[in-house]
Amino acid sequence: MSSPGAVCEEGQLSAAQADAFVGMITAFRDLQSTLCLVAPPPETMTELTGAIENVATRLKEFEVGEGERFARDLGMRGQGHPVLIPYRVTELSETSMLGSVSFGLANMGGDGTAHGGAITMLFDDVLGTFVSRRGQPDSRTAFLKVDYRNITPVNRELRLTASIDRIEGRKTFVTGALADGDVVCAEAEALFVRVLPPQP
Ligand SMILES: CCCCCCCC(=O)SCCNC(=O)CCNC(=O)[C@H](O)C(C)(C)COP(=O)(O)OP(=O)(O)OC[C@H]1O[C@@H](n2cnc3c(N)ncnc32)[C@H](O)[C@@H]1OP(=O)(O)O
Repeated sequence: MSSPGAVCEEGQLSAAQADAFVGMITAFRDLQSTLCLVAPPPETMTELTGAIENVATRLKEFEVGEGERFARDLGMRGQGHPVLIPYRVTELSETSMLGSVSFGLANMGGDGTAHGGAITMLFDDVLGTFVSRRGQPDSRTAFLKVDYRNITPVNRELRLTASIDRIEGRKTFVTGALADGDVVCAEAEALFVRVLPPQP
């Protein structure tokens, strides 16, 4: 599980806000993973559904506009968003990035391996964030191709790499890879295009 202290680099939130928010997201992720493991009786599920609904109702008191939402903060690297996969960046240059990631039980497809859609979502987020920082801000994914080379285990620290291969006008071409030791799990190739006003 991610350490709350590892986030908020380059983000807009204070350390206290980030720690508290990531703490809440971490508890939510634990709930998602636990849901994947259990087989409770109906009355228990009904009782717990009410408890979960109460949490959502309480949080709705704090709804804000898009630019003010903590889950959108760029410094959080997936850790501040309930659905994105949290990852850690360990080395960052102008054109390359090295990091690590561990898929949780909530990202599992079957047989202890990560869901292919979760892997694609990770690449979109990692490569998109990398492009926005080191390539061109305000870019969108035009295409994202993923090759699943080997199974991707869950609950295991994996190596994550990304590089900007070239920039042509508004276009940034990037590649990424996910590896378990020497075994390449998946590779990605993507194009991000910088949007022009008044494009949304
Ligand atoms: C910080 C946030 C981190 C999270 C990152 C998450 C990123 C995302 O998930 S974004 C959501 C998913 N993506 C989208 O919704 C994008 C939807 N598509 C669009 O908005 C537009 O099609 C967009 C912006 C990609 C391109 O449209 P537009 O601005 O009209 O560009 P357009 O003039 O057609 O093309 C520009 C260039 O890109 C090329 N291009 C565009 N799409 C493609 C494509 N799919 N394949 C290859 N080349 C393409 C064009 O050929 C053109 O090349 P050139 O300049 O050499 O002639």
